[in-house]
Amino acid sequence: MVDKSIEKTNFNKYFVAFKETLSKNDFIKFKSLNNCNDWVKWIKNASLGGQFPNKTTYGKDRDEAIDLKDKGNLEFLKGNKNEALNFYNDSLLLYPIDGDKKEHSIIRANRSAVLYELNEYELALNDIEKALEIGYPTDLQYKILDRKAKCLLALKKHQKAIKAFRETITALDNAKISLERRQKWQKDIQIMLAVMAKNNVKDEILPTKSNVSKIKGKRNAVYTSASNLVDIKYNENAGRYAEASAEIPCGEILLCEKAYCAVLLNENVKTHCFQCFKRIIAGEPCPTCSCVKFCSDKCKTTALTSHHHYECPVLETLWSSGISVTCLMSLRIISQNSIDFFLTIQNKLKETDGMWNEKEYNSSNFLTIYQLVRHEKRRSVNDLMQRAYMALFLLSCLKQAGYFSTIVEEQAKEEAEILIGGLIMRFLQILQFNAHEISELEIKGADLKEWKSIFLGGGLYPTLALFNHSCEPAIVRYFHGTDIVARAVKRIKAGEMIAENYGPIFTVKPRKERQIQLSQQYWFECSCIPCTNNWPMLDYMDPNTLRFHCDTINCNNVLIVESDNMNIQIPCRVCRKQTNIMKGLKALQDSESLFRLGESLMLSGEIEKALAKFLELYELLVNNLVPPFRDYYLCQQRLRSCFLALGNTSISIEKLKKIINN
Ligand SMILES: C[S@@+](CC[C@H](N)C(=O)[O-])C[C@H]1O[C@@H](n2cnc3c(N)ncnc32)[C@H](O)[C@@H]1O
Repeated sequence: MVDKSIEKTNFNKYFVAFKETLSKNDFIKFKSLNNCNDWVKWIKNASLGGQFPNKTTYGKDRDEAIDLKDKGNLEFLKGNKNEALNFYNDSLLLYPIDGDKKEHSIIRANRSAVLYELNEYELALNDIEKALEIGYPTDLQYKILDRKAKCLLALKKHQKAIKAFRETITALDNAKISLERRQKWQKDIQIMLAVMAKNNVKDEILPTKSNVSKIKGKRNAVYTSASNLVDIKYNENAGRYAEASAEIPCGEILLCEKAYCAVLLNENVKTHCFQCFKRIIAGEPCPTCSCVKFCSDKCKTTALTSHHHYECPVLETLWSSGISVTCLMSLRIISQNSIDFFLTIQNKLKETDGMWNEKEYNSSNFLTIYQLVRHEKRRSVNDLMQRAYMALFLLSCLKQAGYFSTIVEEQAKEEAEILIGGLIMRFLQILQFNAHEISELEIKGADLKEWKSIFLGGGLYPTLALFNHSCEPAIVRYFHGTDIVARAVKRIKAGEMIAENYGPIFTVKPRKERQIQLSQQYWFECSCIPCTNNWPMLDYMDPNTLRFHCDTINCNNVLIVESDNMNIQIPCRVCRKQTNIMKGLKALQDSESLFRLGESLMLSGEIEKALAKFLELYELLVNNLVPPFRDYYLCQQRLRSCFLALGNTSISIEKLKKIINN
């Protein structure tokens, strides 16, 4: 879960300065209020509307773009393909779309050349089409049409390639090259076409392997992002939480959910799509700002028609204020909906405040996320004031971006601003407890210790936000873009809580630290089994003891056996019967080799096969021994790495295989 609170941001200094202007009476007045709209209204008046730093978002710069293109050309000539690509990418980001089309098309065409060299044929084709669309010079078109044909050939789209070769022959008529060169080029293409005709080449459909995780069985009838193995329950102490409706095997996919909103961290905007978080090789720039790019036209259009047209003019103001991703998410929840939408639902919001209606549950519905837990009654005056002040800042950004521009009448505008300010303040509370980190597995090479999960941005997942924590979590989260997948990392008994992982887990953090973190960040006292029984951390688990089940039915005692023990019959101190551990010992003989096999499969990029081995190992361990024990958690760690490798990764598994095989 995301853990950066407002207090830790640079923005806090403005709040501290504002607080110093307040009298004791002001605090008393603020405390006497009891809803977000009133708190924001009060702060707005007390701060005289709020004076916040305001930066102009970086726009386009033609000269700089041309300079970058030239640098790209130099690198390309030197054979530095990746460097050239970076320059062309930056150049396109900076180039004004209303600038000289010819120059623009040349940057696209040059990028297509480097993409072709990097075997990124689809991306190269996209740049070629765009270069042609925006007016690539007629006398040069033969070059990119020829490249287009070669890309299509590489993609085994032979019929289209033939068409593109023919177009190249025609385009050569306009080429400003010597007659001799033109004729030679045309002849080469004719030969190529003749060979293709002779061999009767047919289009091939290259396999596109979809590795997107899906729920296998039925879905929960209400919480449709979850499997029907998941029940959502409620109790006074723990609030809503997830529970297993039947026994869940380790590895089961329990939830696949779209983010209600997802915000990319600004440090990742150069490398990832601002909308879907996919890694970008050659992005589509925002037409207005030079801050963000997208993996495709589809993502660009979605972002622009949804939220980015409001965020684009104020991105620099937002980023330079240093506010956390949860603050940006509060803004996004507003900016991705129109002011008219909020004006229409405002009465419904008032009527349903605090009411959790399962019948109306819908993870893409604003009314659902509006009801997520926020512990407002337990908040201090300082906390509420800080959030109201932050809401005012975010509100000022929306105003600056023209969010309220459709409202003409002053009084109506004022009321709409307070409505939105109040909602932002509410989400600043909600996201403190409910936001998730969206991550990617950074694969650096063939050393598993170097595989790390890195933070790309924050997301809100309405159903997963209903899961409570245990320091021995039952699930692992991974992502396809911004879609989340939660998968069982242990066998979960029917009726057992399906525990989330809020960060501190018992294998790596001592109980005291976990309890402090959970109570400060999530405001509950953890009473999970590892906390209650003070389970040892992984490093303190004795590798020389085995924890066997007592065989007697209904005796839940654990038999602790030293690894050098010579007895096969182990007496139970509780039921006084003997358990023969021979069968268990025999079964466990294979565990070491299964672990090694799983690791070597992982390192050769065979993730699904590795996962199958670790699941086999998990079953073997859990059928014979009782956690907590070291091998069980080492196996879970590898299961986690396999799950993560099935989601967002810094390099594709195909690339990993190539790195390893070279
Ligand atoms: C993401 S929400 C989980 C769903 C929440 N229980 C609800 O009713 O919406 C996080 C909040 O759930 C509660 N919570 C989570 N884990 C808990 C646990 N193990 N015991 C008690 N409360 C817990 C805390 O109030 C925490 O702030």
